[in-house]
Amino acid sequence: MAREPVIFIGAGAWGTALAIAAAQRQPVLLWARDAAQAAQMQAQRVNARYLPAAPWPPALRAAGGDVAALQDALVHAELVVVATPMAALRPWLVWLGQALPAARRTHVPVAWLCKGFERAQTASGVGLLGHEVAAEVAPHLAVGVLSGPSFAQEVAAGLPTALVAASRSPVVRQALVAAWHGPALRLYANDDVVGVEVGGAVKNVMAIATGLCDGLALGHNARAALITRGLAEMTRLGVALGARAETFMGLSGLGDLVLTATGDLSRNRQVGLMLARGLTLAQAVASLGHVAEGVYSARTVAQRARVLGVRMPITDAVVALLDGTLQPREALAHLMARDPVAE
Ligand SMILES: NC(=O)c1ccc[n+]([C@@H]2O[C@H](COP(=O)([O-])OP(=O)(O)OC[C@H]3O[C@@H](n4cnc5c(N)ncnc54)[C@H](O)[C@@H]3O)[C@@H](O)[C@H]2O)c1
Ligand SMILES: O=P(O)(O)OC[C@H](O)CO
Repeated sequence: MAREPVIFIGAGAWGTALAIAAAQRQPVLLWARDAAQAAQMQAQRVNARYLPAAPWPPALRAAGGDVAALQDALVHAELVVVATPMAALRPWLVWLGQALPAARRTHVPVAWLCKGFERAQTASGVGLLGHEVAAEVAPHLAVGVLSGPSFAQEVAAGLPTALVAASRSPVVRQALVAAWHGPALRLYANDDVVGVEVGGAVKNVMAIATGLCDGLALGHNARAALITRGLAEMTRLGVALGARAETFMGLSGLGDLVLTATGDLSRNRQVGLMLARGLTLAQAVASLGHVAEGVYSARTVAQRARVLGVRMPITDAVVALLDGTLQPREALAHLMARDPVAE
């Protein structure tokens, strides 16, 4: 039986790209929930559905469908990466909290790649960030998050990329750095998990706004204004949630905001561009074939901001756009019509 020390749960674009990168130095198991997709990937040595241009190294193995087999593989795991959309993080953390062997549960690092807030579970409840979900459902796990400006296709092509490994545990930060840091991928450790997660979630909402702005051909001045004011919104929310302000000037804040708001590989930016062209939200989401987390996080970002008394007018405009209460041009006009405030 194979004994891979690194296990990825979820075989989309980003999980596959980072699994390929990790498999340059140690055996990696990429587990897909769809058994047929796993079998196809294993036979073809490529993820044809989610990352077709990236051939697999020999040390990467695919498996899927069977959770019992995944549980067996955990016996030898030294690092577990949850590579699903945010919506699936909670159930997987619940499962890992039980499924990891009892003797190893508190020290095998469990990291996630998701960038978002959960959708609120109830009308009155608030949606959570990944580390808040972990604290709620599996507080005994040793957890962390990978973030930073990184398109899967570029990482898979071996292009230079800098990531952030965030955790309150120095052991987890070190394990994440050791798994990937090398000539193509540079990893920076950060203990400000709140700041790193808020940056990763809010930049997706801002990328929808910037895509909309560019799709309506409103010009470079407007784009620069949205990015800058978006950074201000992100920082205000993060600081109110306990983050350090300087984290937002780093890779997981400004860095990822600039990449996602301006790079056409961004699925969130593409949602904004498509809405500007007159597609409905359902059409835009369906045509992507990949998750655009900003669509699901925007309402929660606005909700968390409201609870904390934080002003987030761009986020509010994106929520109104996604809800269909404002049309694209109205959403941007709404922003420009606000009363003057100090910068
Ligand atoms: N693609 C990127 O460049 C990139 C970069 C950095 C971060 N991220 C973040 O990583 C996360 C995943 O993004 P992606 O690009 O891989 O998405 P994707 O849409 O390409 O793939 C998502 C994958 O998750 C799987 N999945 C969904 N629910 C699942 C569940 N309950 N159990 C197991 N698998 C499940 C899907 O089958 C699919 O394979 C997102 O939160 C995204 O914001 C993506
Ligand atoms: O394609 P997006 O918009 O999900 O962005 C991907 C990454 O998060 C960019 O860092």
